[in-house]
Amino acid sequence: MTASEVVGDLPRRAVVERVVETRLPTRHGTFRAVGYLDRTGTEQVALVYGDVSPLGALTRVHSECLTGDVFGSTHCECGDQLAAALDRIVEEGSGVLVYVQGHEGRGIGLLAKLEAMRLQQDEGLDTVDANVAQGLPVDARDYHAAAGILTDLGIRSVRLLSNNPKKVEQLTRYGIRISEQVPLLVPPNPENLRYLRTKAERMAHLLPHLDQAFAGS
Ligand SMILES: Nc1nc2c(ncn2[C@@H]2O[C@H](COP(=O)(O)OP(=O)(O)OP(=O)(O)O)[C@@H](O)[C@H]2O)c(=O)[nH]1
Ligand SMILES: [Zn+2]
Repeated sequence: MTASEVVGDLPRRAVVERVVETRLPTRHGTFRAVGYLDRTGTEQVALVYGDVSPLGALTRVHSECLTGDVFGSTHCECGDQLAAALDRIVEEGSGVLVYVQGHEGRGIGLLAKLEAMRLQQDEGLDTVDANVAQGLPVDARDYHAAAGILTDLGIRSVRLLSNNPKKVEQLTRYGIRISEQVPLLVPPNPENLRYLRTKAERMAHLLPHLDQAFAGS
């Protein structure tokens, strides 16, 4: 990537192309779905609710997770976070959720994520080492397209619904100012306690609500 392509350094040419917009009624509320193509040719979508402020918009940048978001897997907390984020945005009266395709499995893809889950179940590895054991990065996600979408929507700073400081760093790198990191905590379950503990201990995720759950584990 050349310097002129980095949004945060200089937004000289579009990093995403806005292709389509439509009303999207959901069980959470009625959003505007805005569809994009990013530079890799990947289809992306943002759900926009209400009149979004350019400064301090309540925003969720959600990494795709087929197993959690669609199948309701309890291995991770993605599905619950997705629903909670949409509810929070509707309660707030405005906000945006960018659903990032290409982020599956923290960027390693669906099949490698399934293998990582198998390694956690069968070999006792944690979620970090299960990527490393496959010769893959712990986190391969790129936030260029997500930042480009927010910029296209006229958003300059966000209150980011996330527990992950690295997400804040990455969006900042691409020119999105984070005015506040808003916790997006959902109740843990017996299937994901260890997984969440690893995220807190090895990936610096801010998950203070686990302390109480760990006391009993
Ligand atoms: N490699 C791998 N990816 C996983 C695993 N479990 C969930 N994921 C993926 O992790 C991604 C979500 O990343 P997380 O680290 O859970 O959370 P985050 O999005 O960085 O942080 P928050 O904004 O706080 O939700 C999704 O794309 C999931 O598919 C796993 O065991 N291994
Ligand atoms: Zn998940």
